[in-house]
Amino acid sequence: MAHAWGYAANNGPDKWVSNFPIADGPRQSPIDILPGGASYDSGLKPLRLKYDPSNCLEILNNGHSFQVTFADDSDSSTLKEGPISGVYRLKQFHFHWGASDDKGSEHTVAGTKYPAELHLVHWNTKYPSFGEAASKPDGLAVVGVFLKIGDANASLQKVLDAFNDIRAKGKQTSFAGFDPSTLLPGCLDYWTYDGSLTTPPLLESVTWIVCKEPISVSCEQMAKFRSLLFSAEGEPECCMVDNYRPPQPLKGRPVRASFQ
Ligand SMILES: Clc1ccc(Cc2nnn[n-]2)cc1
Ligand SMILES: [Zn+2]
Repeated sequence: MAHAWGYAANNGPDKWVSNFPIADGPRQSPIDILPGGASYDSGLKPLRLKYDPSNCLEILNNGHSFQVTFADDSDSSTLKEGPISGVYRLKQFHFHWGASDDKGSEHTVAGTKYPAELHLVHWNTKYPSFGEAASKPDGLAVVGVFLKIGDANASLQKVLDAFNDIRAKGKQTSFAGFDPSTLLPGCLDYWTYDGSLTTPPLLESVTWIVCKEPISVSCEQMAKFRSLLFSAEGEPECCMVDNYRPPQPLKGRPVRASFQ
């Protein structure tokens, strides 16, 4: 594949295996979550999330999604407990979404697709850096939150209001003082399983924590997501939509539920 990976017919998820053979690996993500197939584990602890808004640095269009990046040089924005051991630091959050409201999430629930999915990416501080952690089987923990069409989301709107400065690939702007816990659902019941990054390099280093309860997003807010571009300034404009990988084979992995 001469050109970089993407989500188009010529470089999308079905093509990634040629440059990233782990795409056919034993613990790939996302998956279709079957609530009836998940086993309740009373040993699973509640998620312990503590985020410091002063760690929020910038917002960036990376050509695949947009991400909000956090200072991760201290334990001030962390994920603890839940299915993990130790302390994981928040590195960034980003989203995946569709061209229309009937698709866009990466994980699905008994085949149901949501219009978008939020990913909060954390790395295990037993390793010296995100880069080191990303290559370890217990290196990363990603909290996934589904977005469902409903009322406008005031917290999400703060993120969308920055989009005019990052419309094209490679654009970034400062983004300070945002508290990502305002993007979490009221109930933090979750499913958890061992998986991978959902974009190349598709590393099998992610403990997935997918919240059962979605957060709301309005149709107008979804239209704002779709106003971003995959393309850089000066290139033919290509709308940033359908930046999601479809569900991958479970290959016998257990999916546990923190709730009954
Ligand atoms: Cl650092 C990084 C690399 C890949 C992705 C893509 C992704 N993997 N799992 N969910 N999203 C997110 C952050
Ligand atoms: Zn993601």
